[in-house]
Amino acid sequence: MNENAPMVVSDPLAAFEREGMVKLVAPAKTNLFLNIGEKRPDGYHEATTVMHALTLHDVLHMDCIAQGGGGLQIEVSCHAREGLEQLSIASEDNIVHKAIALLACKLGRSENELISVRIEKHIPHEAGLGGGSSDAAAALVGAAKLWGVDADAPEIREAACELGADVAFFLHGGCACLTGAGEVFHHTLDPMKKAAVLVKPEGGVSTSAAYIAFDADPVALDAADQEAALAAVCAEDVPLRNNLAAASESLLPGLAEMLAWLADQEGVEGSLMSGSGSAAFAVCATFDDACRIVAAARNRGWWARTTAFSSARAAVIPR
Ligand SMILES: C[C@](O)(CO)[C@H](O)COP(=O)(O)OP(=O)(O)OC[C@H]1O[C@@H](n2ccc(N)nc2=O)[C@H](O)[C@@H]1O
Ligand SMILES: Nc1ncnc2c1ncn2[C@@H]1O[C@H](COP(=O)(O)OP(=O)(O)OP(=O)(O)O)[C@@H](O)[C@H]1O
Repeated sequence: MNENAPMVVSDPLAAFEREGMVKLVAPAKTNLFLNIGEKRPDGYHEATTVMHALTLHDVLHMDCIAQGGGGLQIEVSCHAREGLEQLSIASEDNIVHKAIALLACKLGRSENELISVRIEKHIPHEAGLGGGSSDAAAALVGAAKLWGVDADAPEIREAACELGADVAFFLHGGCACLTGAGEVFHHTLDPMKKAAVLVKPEGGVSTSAAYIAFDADPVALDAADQEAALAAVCAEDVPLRNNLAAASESLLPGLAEMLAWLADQEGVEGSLMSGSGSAAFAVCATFDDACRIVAAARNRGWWARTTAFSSARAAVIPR
């Protein structure tokens, strides 16, 4: 090797990282199976779901800087990548901000410090891909690391369950069947080793609006599908079903057309709306099929990209 050759920095941000900073991966998810049931007295609905992590992910950079006073301060900035629309929300409205504050409270932490977080967004929002929930799970893991708290501390899981129905899944990742409101682990499944496509029309669906539309016109799934999801050992055995799809279709004109188009593409082995939408995924026979479908979807003006099913979870990326 030539010792005089210029050093190649593969990650341009690495040059700006301080010693002690933490970098995290926050994967997207999709729901292979989603069966929404009765509305409970706490306002949440019973749900049985099989979630699968995807290789598509956000990246979080977290730092802890000692301060002279003022207790805990949190600063979150969000940077849209890959042509995504900028998420224009205040730092304190970001679920990452809420996650760090909640964990500090649960741990009884009162140091004077600034937790600074920079989120690189690759996961579209209001897409049913769990971007905010995954960022929140990664922020819990990252704050624990910065504070020297054990990654298995019960406060992390407690905080995840309080932040939202999907957050706990991202602490586990891979493929898992969940019950309760979607936060209670039922069992782990062997992940799927297949290429996939994600497609999203213009516009998103608010999760709470989808649940309200569902209550106005509920859809029931077959008991046999529910049993199959609860018994499935491999992700490939799970019946692709989502009884929230009709509700989301009623909220976003063009969504039903996009779902029908995706199901009809050559090389698609199965497809479904993801969570509460508005994105959908298709399991593809080959990566070439996935690339061709992405190109065709983009020609129609939709956001689209290839991805793969993954066994990842929200986690620190080793330096
Ligand atoms: C559609 C899914 O993404 C499927 O994984 C989840 O069910 C939604 O999970 P999430 O985005 O983490 O949702 P949360 O942030 O906890 O809740 C947003 C809103 O969705 C509704 N909600 C959510 C989950 C659930 N089991 N029942 C509900 O009724 C509630 O009105 C809640 O106020
Ligand atoms: N870090 C974050 N990333 C994305 N959205 C966030 C974040 N923090 C707060 N939000 C708010 O939450 C809303 C929905 O977030 P998110 O992208 O997780 O929803 P979703 O795609 O419907 O996912 P889910 O599958 O969990 O329902 C956004 O429109 C935004 O206002």
